[in-house]
Amino acid sequence: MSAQAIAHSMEELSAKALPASRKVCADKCAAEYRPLSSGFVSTFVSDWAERRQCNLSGHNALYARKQFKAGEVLCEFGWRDLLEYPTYLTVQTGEDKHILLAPEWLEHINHSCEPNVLFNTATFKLEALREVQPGDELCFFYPSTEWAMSSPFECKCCKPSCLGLIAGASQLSREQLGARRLTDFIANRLDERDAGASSDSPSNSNSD
Ligand SMILES: C[S@@+](CC[C@H](N)C(=O)[O-])C[C@H]1O[C@@H](n2cnc3c(N)ncnc32)[C@H](O)[C@@H]1O
Repeated sequence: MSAQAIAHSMEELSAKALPASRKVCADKCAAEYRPLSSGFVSTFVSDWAERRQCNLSGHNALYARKQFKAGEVLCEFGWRDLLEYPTYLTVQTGEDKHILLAPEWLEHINHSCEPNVLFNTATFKLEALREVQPGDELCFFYPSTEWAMSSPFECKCCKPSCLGLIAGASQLSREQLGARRLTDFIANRLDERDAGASSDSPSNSNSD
């Protein structure tokens, strides 16, 4: 189906998808960047994804139009440009390697501390981390790909495990990262960091 824009009313919105708990969250903190209040314009960007743009803030988010099982691939991704430095739009694929995503609309995927997708930068596939239903917002955990973000922000995902300030994996402890899936690049960087930290610790230094 070709891309088409549909204006949704507030009534349609609340009747459609938001469970009561999410509605409270949306009312409390989403107006600034999430297109869940004041209505939104929806654009079908593919047969499985829809971009919603908030009428009030102009911020975008990407929503699923299809069901995906955990582990399923939503799409392959590539890059329009490769930068040596991060921007708020880039995804890190290696040391000094930051891509501007292709297709471009993938950059509307917001961060959540309880993500449902992962940009796997080893395979260049966008993977579902758990079951995704049509109408679910697609979110990834930004520190799963980003070591040191150019534009840290205070997270508004409103999830129970929300970490607050999101600045990249370099700013998070193992405990904070928990069991979240990370790219191979970030997992390796953490191993290097923690190996460096333990060899620096006084208990490991030979003072004899
Ligand atoms: C690549 S953009 C994501 C899409 C963006 N919302 C848009 O309008 O196109 C990344 C920016 O979105 C905002 N953002 C994404 N997830 C967020 C979250 N959970 N809490 C607060 N801001 C978020 C931050 O400003 C971040 O720098």
